[in-house]
Amino acid sequence: MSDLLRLATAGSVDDGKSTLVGRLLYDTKSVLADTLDAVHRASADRGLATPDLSLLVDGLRSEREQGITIDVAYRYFATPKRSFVLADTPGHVQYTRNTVTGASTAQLGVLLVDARKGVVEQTRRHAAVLALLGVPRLVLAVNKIDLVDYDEVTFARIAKEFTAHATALGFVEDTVVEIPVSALAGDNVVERSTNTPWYSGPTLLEHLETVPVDADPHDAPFRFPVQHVIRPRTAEHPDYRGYAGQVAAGTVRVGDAVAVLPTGLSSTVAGIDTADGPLDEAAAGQSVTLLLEHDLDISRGDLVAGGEPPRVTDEFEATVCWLAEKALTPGARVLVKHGTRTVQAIVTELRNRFDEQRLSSTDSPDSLVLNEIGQVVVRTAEPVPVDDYTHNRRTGAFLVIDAADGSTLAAGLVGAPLPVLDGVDADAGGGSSAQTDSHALVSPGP
Ligand SMILES: Nc1nc2c(ncn2[C@@H]2O[C@H](COP(=O)(O)OP(=O)(O)OP(=O)(O)O)[C@@H](O)[C@H]2O)c(=O)[nH]1
Repeated sequence: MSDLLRLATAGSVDDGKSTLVGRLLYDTKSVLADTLDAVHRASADRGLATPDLSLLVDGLRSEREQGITIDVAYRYFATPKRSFVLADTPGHVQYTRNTVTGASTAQLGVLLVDARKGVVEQTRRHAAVLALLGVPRLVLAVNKIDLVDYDEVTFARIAKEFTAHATALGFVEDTVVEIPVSALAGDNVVERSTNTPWYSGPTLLEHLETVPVDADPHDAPFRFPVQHVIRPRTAEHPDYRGYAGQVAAGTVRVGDAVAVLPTGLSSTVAGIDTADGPLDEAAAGQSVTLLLEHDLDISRGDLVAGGEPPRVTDEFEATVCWLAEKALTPGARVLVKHGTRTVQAIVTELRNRFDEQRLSSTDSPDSLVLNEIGQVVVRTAEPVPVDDYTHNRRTGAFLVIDAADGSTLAAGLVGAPLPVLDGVDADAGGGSSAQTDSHALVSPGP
């Protein structure tokens, strides 16, 4: 069993996400004593009888929100069974953008609903975005169960409705779990609750500790976007030339054959340097400097790749999640940021627009507006090495940037990982064709 799980949370404003994350940190004793003292003091100052655990999360968040474009905080906590990296995304208006950013590497998504409201529009949208991003597993935390008097019938109704929606999106049955919780009171978050005797499933933490973890990015082919070329030209090292960057996917060892893209030149890894000394091997997430045997013409933005190489192309299909106030129309001139390379591009075609409420799509729409998801064709001014998102969630993703002001317009996924869902009735839980078509979306990939 893997000892690390990457998870992302999503919920509408006030569903209790901060309280739930705070409760997880608190009950797993992942909070420093001085932070906890501050929370106790602030809660007492506000006249609260119990500590407001959302302060553990929101207290930090307000500082981060100022002037930061894409706002995702990664929190780390651990139990004796497993470590967790939680992408914590605020639930305000820009929810889709934050969800996309936070969830693109997650192995499990925790969606929250308020038990009084049940499955709402944003729940459906979040589930669709998580499916699109290839997040293989979902938990629906039916929160504030205390406010519906721990009612079994209410929980069962919400769970049934959510399962139907998730199934229509292509999630297979045992990858979706619903849990009745009260983040405020602590019911079924870490400790099993005596208030829900009718619930026999795991608590949220028990589930997180035992759920199978699907393919790790370390298993994918090696991908290394070059951030800087290091050429000190000192008397001591007159010939040193290293390529600095972060391993985006896979693993590299000294002696491995690699290709440099888009040029297609090939070489062999002669060394892996770090600030702490040389390594024999480096894996996804590590920042290193690669040394190659041949003196090649490599610059920032190039990709060093091992294994099955990515395709080098100046035109590709993609699914985009549009994140800007101004609409996307065919012919839009934009910048595409992929790895460490930014290129000029045109969105030549809008193929369709996905309606995640009705699980249907519209062909050849005139535009995509804020938070809409659709398939497009992108033509770049120069060839770029791209992986399909379904094969590599890291190197298959890109950002669309406004050429005029540098703001983020969209998150893009190379390939067309959007299910063909036309004709599926969301309430009916989806037809078999939709399940087959979209199944690839939620498979763990290579
Ligand atoms: N009764 C009850 N109240 C809860 C529960 N969970 C959260 N709340 C309350 O609901 C309100 C919203 O909780 P937050 O944790 O701030 O909600 P949020 O979803 O994180 O909101 P944002 O961070 O603003 O997106 C607060 O007043 C919480 O105390 C619960 O399980 N039961």
